[in-house]
Amino acid sequence: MTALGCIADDFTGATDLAALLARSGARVALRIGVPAAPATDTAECEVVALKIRSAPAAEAVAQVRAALDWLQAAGARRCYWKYCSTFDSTPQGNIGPVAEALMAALGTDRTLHAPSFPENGRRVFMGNLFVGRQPLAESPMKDHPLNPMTDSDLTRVLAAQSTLPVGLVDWPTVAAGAVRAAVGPGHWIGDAISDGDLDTLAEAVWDWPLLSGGSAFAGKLPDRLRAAGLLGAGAASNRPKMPAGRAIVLSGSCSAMTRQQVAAYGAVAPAFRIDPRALARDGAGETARMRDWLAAQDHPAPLVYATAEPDQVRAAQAELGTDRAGRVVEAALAAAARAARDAGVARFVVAGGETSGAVTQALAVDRLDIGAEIAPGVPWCVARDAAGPLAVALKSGNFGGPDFFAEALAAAE
Ligand SMILES: Nc1ncnc2c1ncn2[C@@H]1O[C@H](COP(=O)(O)OP(=O)(O)OP(=O)(O)O)[C@@H](O)[C@H]1O
Ligand SMILES: O=C(O)[C@@H](O)C(=O)CO
Repeated sequence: MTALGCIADDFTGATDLAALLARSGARVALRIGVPAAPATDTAECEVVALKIRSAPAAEAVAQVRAALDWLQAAGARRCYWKYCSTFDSTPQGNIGPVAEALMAALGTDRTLHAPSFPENGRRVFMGNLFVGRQPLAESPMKDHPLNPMTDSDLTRVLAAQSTLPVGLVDWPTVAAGAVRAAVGPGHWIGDAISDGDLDTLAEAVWDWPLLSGGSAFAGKLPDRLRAAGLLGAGAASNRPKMPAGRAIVLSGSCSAMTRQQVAAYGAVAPAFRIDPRALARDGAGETARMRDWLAAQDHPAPLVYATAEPDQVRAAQAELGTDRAGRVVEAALAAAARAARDAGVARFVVAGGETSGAVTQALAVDRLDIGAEIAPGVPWCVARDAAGPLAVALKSGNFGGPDFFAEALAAAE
């Protein structure tokens, strides 16, 4: 019986969430998309990974409703709406509309949003999100290819896309432990600059039918659900066994951290750069060139990347349009993943949420079991296809340190 049903707006976000839930020893399963089959063999925490971060609100809401139906059929009475710890969204974005649709479906009039992930440098103070020391709108997120973040004040960002009022549980209120008395109907942004603040928020609202935000806040729920008798005893024994075999690193993230990671790994492993403009001119030819290159590599883990500097991304987008530039890159990286799997590759390290969505769909896996965490929020996950087990590590754009790719490969041994 599932105690906590979670819906994530992208695939790296879903594995991040699953990793933080699994830290508690809870049994966690991750579904890629809404399963077609009714819920059987379910875990106590189920995560449905969607690919809706950039989807129009109506489309996102429809997919989320389907996911909630599946989770409720699995027994879930509580829901967690997971989006990015950098609140990736636009004024037309779907974080607010999805939260409101979930509130209606769950019969509640309120939710608390806590995107903070202090372990990864994301903190909310007085409603403003900081990435490391920088306000969100001055951080590298201002150059995001799909949803550049231009306002650090989350109450404003959320209000622009919501119909219900948006309030703030400010840090003095959190520090005073006065959260429960401060909240009522509507959306609430919860300040949290430390893990302890997230604990305080969770202690006050863990029993609400709908909570929202990043993985770190969700990670505070299993122990409280367990104390209320809603989760079984925690056990570290559910880690899946890593499959042996060759690897590939696929990067479509253009985040500041991924750019460093690609540079570091490209210096020690063979690397193939894909270029959206060349792909748009001759997709079949470029993809064939990439496949030939891959087939010629005898390195245990080559790199294929589209990762580029902001000015190069802007130039490609100006020529092709943002959507098309993203789509041709995603299609090429998906083709690389498929070619690698067909050639027997068993381990896939993927950088970028949209990219991870494209790659996992190309690999046609529908369930991931959550293994060891490589870096905070990035676990190895084990799946199965007709050829046997395979492992994927889906890295959010800004997660991990500069040597993440080599560390992931080492952690797989
Ligand atoms: N050189 C490029 N020019 C234009 N678009 C690109 C280029 N390289 C990658 N892209 C596109 O940019 C988008 C990057 O989004 P993705 O979600 O994969 O990474 P991210 O936003 O850094 O990761 P996360 O969502 O986990 O933070 C993808 O759609 C990708 O196809
Ligand atoms: O919350 C985060 O930062 C990540 O899980 C994510 O969603 C990036 O795609």
